[in-house]
Amino acid sequence: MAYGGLVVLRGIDLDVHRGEVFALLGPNGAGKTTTVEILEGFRRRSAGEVRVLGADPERGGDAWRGRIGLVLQSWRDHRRWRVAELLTHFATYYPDPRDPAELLALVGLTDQAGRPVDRLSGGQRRRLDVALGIVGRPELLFLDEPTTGFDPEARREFHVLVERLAREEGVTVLLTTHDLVEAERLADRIAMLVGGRIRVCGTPSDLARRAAAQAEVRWTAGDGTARRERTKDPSRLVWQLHRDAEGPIADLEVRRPTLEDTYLHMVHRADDGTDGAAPAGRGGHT
Ligand SMILES: Nc1ncnc2c1ncn2[C@@H]1O[C@H](COP(=O)(O)OP(=O)(O)OP(=O)(O)O)[C@@H](O)[C@H]1O
Repeated sequence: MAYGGLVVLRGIDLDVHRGEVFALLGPNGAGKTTTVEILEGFRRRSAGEVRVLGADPERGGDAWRGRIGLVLQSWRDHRRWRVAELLTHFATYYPDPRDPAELLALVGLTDQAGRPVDRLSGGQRRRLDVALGIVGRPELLFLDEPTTGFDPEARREFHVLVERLAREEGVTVLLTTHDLVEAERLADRIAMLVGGRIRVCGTPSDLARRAAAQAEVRWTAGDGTARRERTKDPSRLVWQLHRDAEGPIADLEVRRPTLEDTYLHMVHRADDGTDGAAPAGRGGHT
C-alpha cells in the first residue's frame, strides 16, 4: 500500500481464523489503521489480494457489510443525539440487532442513556463506539485502538466484554493496539507490525518463548567492573563464573527478556533501518 509515493505497507501476508482474536500490534505510524481500513473496504489498496468473509472488501455489498462491526479510531459526529436514541437508530439498520437497553448495560452506559453524546467523557464515547460496533451482532469485529482514553477499570471491563464476544458468541475480532499488555491479554495471536512489515506473528506464548530464548546475565567481576552477557544457556555461564570466582558471584542477576523487550528491540531496529523482517502469515483468508 502506498499513499502517492509513500509506501506504508510492504507485503503483509496474514491469515485470521474464524472465532479468533487477532491483534495487530505496532507503534504510531506502523500501518495498522491503513491495514484495517483496507480490510474494511474503506481504502483502496495499491496492490495485493484481500478476502474478508469470502469477499474482496472493495466489492463487498450491503449484506457483507452487515456482517461486519467497526469501532474506528476517529469519532463520528453524532453530537446532537442522545445515547439510547443513537443506539436504537443504528439498531434499525440490521436484521437481528441486539436490544439497545441490554447493550447499554453491557458496555456500562445505562446511567448515560438519556445524555447527549457530546456530554460524554472520552472513555464513555469509546464505550458507545463499541456498542455501535456490535449492535448488529457482527461475525467479524474490527477494533481500531479501542481502549484509547479508557481508565484502568474501563479497560478491564472492555477486555472482559471482548472475551465474552469472542468466547461465548464466536465473534472474530481484529484488534489494533500499541498496548502490549492488551494484546497479550486478549489475543489468540499477535502480529507485530513495524514500518509496514510484519516482524513476528504467533500466539502470546510463542512470542514470549522467542523473546526469552536468550537470557541476560549480569554480575560484578573480581576487579569491580559491572559485566553483562547474553546467552542461551545461563546456567552454564553462571556455573563457569562460580567456578572461576571460586565462590559466590557478586551482584548476580539472570534475566529473561520480556515480550516488551522484544517489541521495543524490533521497533528500534526498524527505526535504525537494521531490521530484516520475516514474513509472518501462511497466506489465506478469513
Ligand atoms: N491518508 C493518508 N495519506 C497519506 N499518508 C497517510 C494517510 N494515512 C496514513 N498515512 C501514513 O501512513 C503511515 C501509516 O499510518 P497508519 O495510520 O496506518 O498507522 P498506524 O499504525 O495506525 O498508526 P497510529 O498508531 O498512530 O494510529 C504513516 O506514515 C501515516 O503518516
